[in-house]
Amino acid sequence: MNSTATPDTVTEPQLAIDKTVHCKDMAEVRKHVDALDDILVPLLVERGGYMTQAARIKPTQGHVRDEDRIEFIVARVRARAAQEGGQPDVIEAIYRSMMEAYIAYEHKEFDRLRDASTD
Ligand SMILES: C=C(O[C@@H]1C=C(C(=O)O)C=C[C@H]1O)C(=O)O
Repeated sequence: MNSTATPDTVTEPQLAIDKTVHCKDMAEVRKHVDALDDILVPLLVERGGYMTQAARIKPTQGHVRDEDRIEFIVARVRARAAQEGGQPDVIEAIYRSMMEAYIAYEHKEFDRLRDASTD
């Protein structure tokens, strides 16, 4: 520590561009984006599985959308994005849109699970 109580080594977050491999053309950029999507999609599918579980556990359709939980997630992922050297506003937009899609899916899953149980 120095006299102003600032840590001697302040670790700045790595910038998004510093996480990438330098590309010479768009084909290379797209190859890397496709490779990342191959990681992201299975994770999003797995996340969707928890929406099915939420649909099973929640007592009514009125419980599917939970505004407090949405705002908690947004605050959490914004902080995480900043920590990673990313853009909190971009991550927030992605998350809000993703959660809307999952809420619609959860509504459908809620009905599907209950319809099936009356067969
Ligand atoms: C899964 C839930 O249901 C909804 C879906 C959310 C999500 O995609 O993370 C968040 C809040 C809810 O409106 C939940 O309540 O946690």
